Amino acid sequence: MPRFAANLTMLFTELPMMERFAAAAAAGFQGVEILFPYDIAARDLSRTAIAAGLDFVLMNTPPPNWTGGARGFAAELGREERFRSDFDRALRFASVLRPRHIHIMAGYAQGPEARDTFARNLRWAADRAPHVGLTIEPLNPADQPGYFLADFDLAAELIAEIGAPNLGLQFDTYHAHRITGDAMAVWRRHAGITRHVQIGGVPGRHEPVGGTFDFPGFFAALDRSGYKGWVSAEYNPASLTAEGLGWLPQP
Ligand SMILES: O=C(O)C(=O)[C@@H](O)CO
Ligand SMILES: [Mg+2]
Repeated sequence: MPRFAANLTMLFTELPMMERFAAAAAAGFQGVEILFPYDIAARDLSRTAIAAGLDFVLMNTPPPNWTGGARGFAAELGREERFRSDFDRALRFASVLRPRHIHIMAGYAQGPEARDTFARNLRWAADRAPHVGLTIEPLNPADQPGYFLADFDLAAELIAEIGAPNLGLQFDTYHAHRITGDAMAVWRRHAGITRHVQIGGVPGRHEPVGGTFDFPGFFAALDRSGYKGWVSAEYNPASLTAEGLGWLPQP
């Protein structure tokens, strides 16, 4: 069975952020991720994760917080300086939090110039932080209109083209389903380059149960594929988080 992490930006939001760690550990998660941890001192987050016995699995490049700001700038021509200073800020956080991955967010741009800019910035970031795992994640255009990376094949093409050992795919069942209608087919096609998995129910983004996707079958497929990464629960709980955790296999 894979190792499961709780996305504390979306789960346990009934509690203040610092109390979500202990709640996640008590529920049986072994790790946590926070999309934009920049509002809180990295040292405090790190201490709290360690005290709860949790690994810190993933964070995103800025924007500064979940409620405000664009989802990154990496594909935006003319915003290279902003991208680079944001990335360095993420690295400063990461030097304390030690996440397994930093998700580099593409931002809002289209066309060949955006593709070139994204590739250039990814190459720069992979060279700048060769010991940090970096991911890119296609987001569905209904939720993120205009977001550059909305295509798994394009993500795979970029990862192959850049060829950096520390750059891989972030596969999210919810986005894969919304983009293609067949998340399992996306997984089969791109399992080999996937470094981080996020799960959310399809077609809604609630608990990973029922719906049109076989989650237990997917977890078994992850094991068969030799996937060694984390599986993070990234969804909007239908009611209180703890009440919807029947899907979470207990170690
Ligand atoms: O929306 C998602 O899915 C994510 O994983 C976020 O990192 C995007 O902001
Ligand atoms: Mg995701």
